Amino acid sequence: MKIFKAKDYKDMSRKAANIISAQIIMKPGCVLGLATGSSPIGTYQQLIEWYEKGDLDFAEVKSVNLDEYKGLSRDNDQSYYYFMNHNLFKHVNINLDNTYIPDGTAKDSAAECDRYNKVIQSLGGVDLQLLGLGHNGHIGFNEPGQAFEKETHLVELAESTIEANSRLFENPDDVPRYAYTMGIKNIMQARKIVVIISGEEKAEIVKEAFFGPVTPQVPASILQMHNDVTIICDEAALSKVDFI
Ligand SMILES: O=P(O)(O)OC[C@H]1O[C@](O)(CO)[C@@H](O)[C@@H]1O
Repeated sequence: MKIFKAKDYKDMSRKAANIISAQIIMKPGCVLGLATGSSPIGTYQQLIEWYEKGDLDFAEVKSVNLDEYKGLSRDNDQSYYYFMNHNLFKHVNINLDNTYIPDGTAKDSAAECDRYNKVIQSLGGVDLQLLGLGHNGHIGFNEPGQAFEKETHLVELAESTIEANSRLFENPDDVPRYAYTMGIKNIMQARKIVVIISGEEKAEIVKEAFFGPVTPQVPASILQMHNDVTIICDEAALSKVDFI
């Protein structure tokens, strides 16, 4: 596990974008595991900037997203499909046929989870997985207490997650209660993992997840067992860890 201290959100985003760029340059047809939320927006903006300058080419890149709210369609502006399109895909030359996100409108949840696992397999697995960290230690939407060995599944969101994400919805009651998420097993099978974390409100969970015991109560703690994890925190997110 490598931990880098970034000055601030912008510096964190730049460092993460550099690692993703290197991945695309080294393997133009790589499979990127992508995340949503506030954490990766700056990283995507940096990638777009480098693409616009002609320094990056997404023509052969494939992507699989971590998660999607159950019940939201692609054109709902709170869906993660909409987020990815708005924050990255429509700004670069990625082929949308090579981008994958769970289908929030699927009628049969079990079949959708099975389909999504097969998508990941058919792509040959994820080369680089980008992750944010939830306030309660979730990665993707793997909430505290769930088994580490799960693959893509439907999850009932924790109250704290619903509350944290309600900032993005007009009405807190609109936040979906269920979501599809890649499981910890899928995440741990990625060949390389980059975690980006910003802000003082994440400082406590950073300490617990990466310097505490490995436990399903703190899903991100399992990342300590992966052999290629890079964690990029800004100074505020690292403020409770005094030895870095
Ligand atoms: O980056 P944020 O908005 O703090 O969210 C943390 C994590 O929680 C989620 O929103 C739930 O999947 C992730 O997309 C994100 O990485």
